[in-house]
Amino acid sequence: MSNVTLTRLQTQKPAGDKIVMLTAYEATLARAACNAGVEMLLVGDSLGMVVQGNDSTLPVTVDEMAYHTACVKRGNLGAFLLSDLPFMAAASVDSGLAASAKLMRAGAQMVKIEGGLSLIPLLQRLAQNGVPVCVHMGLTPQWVNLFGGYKVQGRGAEQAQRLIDDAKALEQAGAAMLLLECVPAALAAQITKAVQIPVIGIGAGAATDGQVLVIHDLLGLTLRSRPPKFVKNFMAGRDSIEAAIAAYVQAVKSGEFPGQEHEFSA
Ligand SMILES: Nc1nc(=O)c2c([nH]1)NC[C@@H]1CN(c3ccc(C(=O)N[C@@H](CCC(=O)O)C(=O)O)cc3)CN21
Ligand SMILES: CC(C)C(=O)C(=O)O
Ligand SMILES: [Mg+2]
Repeated sequence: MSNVTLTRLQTQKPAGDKIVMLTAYEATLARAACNAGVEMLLVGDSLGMVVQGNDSTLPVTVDEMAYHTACVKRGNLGAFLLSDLPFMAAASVDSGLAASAKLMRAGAQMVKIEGGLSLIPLLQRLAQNGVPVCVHMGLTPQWVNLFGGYKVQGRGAEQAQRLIDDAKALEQAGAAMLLLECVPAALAAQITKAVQIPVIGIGAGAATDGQVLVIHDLLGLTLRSRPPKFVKNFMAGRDSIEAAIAAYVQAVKSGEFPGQEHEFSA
């Protein structure tokens, strides 16, 4: 299996030991990430932006996710592999099950799905069939057209309480992990305390059980004029991709990344 075992993921939060996750879309960089100490590889639908050059993740298909998952699987050396269900794949329980089956057959060990309470029926069916699920909450990029941009979520008491309640209910329904994107750091800390399952953060402050970044961001590569606030270029001052990824691993493990300059306030 993997260095990060499902047992560890499901039974306990890591004791002071932050989980380090990084996106991967192909074999060679997946191997570099493993060599640098990354514990979990995410085949993110962000590939629609950084690999395909779209301005959102919406064009990505299940077959494309399965193709990149298979590529990453071949380069993987013991990291825990999870893949995103792309836009609309979870629109019905049946389509969510079919898409998850494709990703798991391609090599994923867990699927990540954007959403909230409405995912519970799908979540339960997946768990009953041996598929661990990570629920991606907060800024869910597949909702960009409803949000009106990539904006911080969970600001204001009502929105914050709803995220806390949803996180607890999703844990209760069988979610194996949560991912919080672009929420105030204090809210992410509250949610992380409120559940037993691991919580991974991106733009969610330092208190979550682990961190994730898009590999291109870590390497200082961007198609946009300005990278998101939560991004740090770990390539700066280093002379290899592997050294940059290793610096990210080290910075997450030591608690040095993310810093206050990378987080959002309520
Ligand atoms: N390269 C890359 N990195 C990512 O982290 C990423 C992708 N692509 N594609 C899919 C989504 C889109 N993401 C994004 C994109 C932009 C912001 C952004 O610019 N956010 C503003 C916050 C605005 C506010 O204050 O509400 C920022 O200043 O960081 C955030 C997440 C995260 N994901
Ligand atoms: C940014 C992470 C969390 C993601 O969902 C992706 O890369 O698609
Ligand atoms: Mg994604």
